[in-house]
Amino acid sequence: MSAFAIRKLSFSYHADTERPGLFTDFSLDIEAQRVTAVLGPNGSGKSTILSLLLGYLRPHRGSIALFGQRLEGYSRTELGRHIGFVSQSGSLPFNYPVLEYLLLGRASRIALWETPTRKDLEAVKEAAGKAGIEKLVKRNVQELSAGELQLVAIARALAQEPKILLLDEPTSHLDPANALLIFRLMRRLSQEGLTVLFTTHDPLHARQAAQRAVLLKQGRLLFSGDAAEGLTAERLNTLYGVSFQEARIGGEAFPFLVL
Ligand SMILES: Nc1ncnc2c1ncn2[C@@H]1O[C@H](COP(=O)(O)OP(=O)(O)OP(=O)(O)O)[C@@H](O)[C@H]1O
Repeated sequence: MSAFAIRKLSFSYHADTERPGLFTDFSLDIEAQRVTAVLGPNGSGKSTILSLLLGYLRPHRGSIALFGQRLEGYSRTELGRHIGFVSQSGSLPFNYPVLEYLLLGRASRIALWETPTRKDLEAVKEAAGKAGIEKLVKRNVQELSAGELQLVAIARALAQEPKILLLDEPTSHLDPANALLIFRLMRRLSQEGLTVLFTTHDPLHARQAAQRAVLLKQGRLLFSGDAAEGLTAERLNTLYGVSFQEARIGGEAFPFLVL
């Protein structure tokens, strides 16, 4: 079953000019309850796809369905309950305490002027535990390192209790141990029924963490399917125009960049 079904989508940031659009007649299915990695060179359209799936950007032609219903049919609050989003990390404008920042993840479940309930606080605590940031909850967000902030942002999205988790380069600032924690978490969440979609520049991370892979080149789909099938040295050579080789570990092939 598809969590997202993109059909014949066209999108351009420059619709009012003659410049060719980023996506033309683009179709893609994101399988539910799986971890999918989206890869492609800089500027190939990965973040734009996430913005389209979140409803932040609208297709100029074609459609996007979420669990079989067109995205426009969902209210902002409904989308907030369905989809958790972790953007590429950046600095935050306010110096929230981490606990309050995590509670922002509950925004679509707390009515205006209501205070968080015990259930909200429990969801935040559980999310902090999953992302391994319990020791950070008393700190302020502007005091955190880039990697700590990335883990906190993941916890905030989990506190939302979404059905789908979209993550834009979620491990770009993480050390190997924390990256592994997030990969394992993504796998476990998919086993628990969540659909996880993340972008990455690291084919090895994609191969290790994801069951499915989507390869994008200049807004075109080079591959969509099983990660082990898609992330071959040959395809990655075509995708990035540099040389990859495969190393066999435990009977499986993993792609490595050749210097
Ligand atoms: N707000 C915008 N206005 C105009 N053009 C944009 C805008 N955002 C992105 N683009 C362009 O759209 C294309 C796709 O950008 P996008 O950010 O989706 O790529 P990406 O694959 O996520 O790149 P990266 O790996 O560098 O993060 C790029 O050519 C980019 O310059």
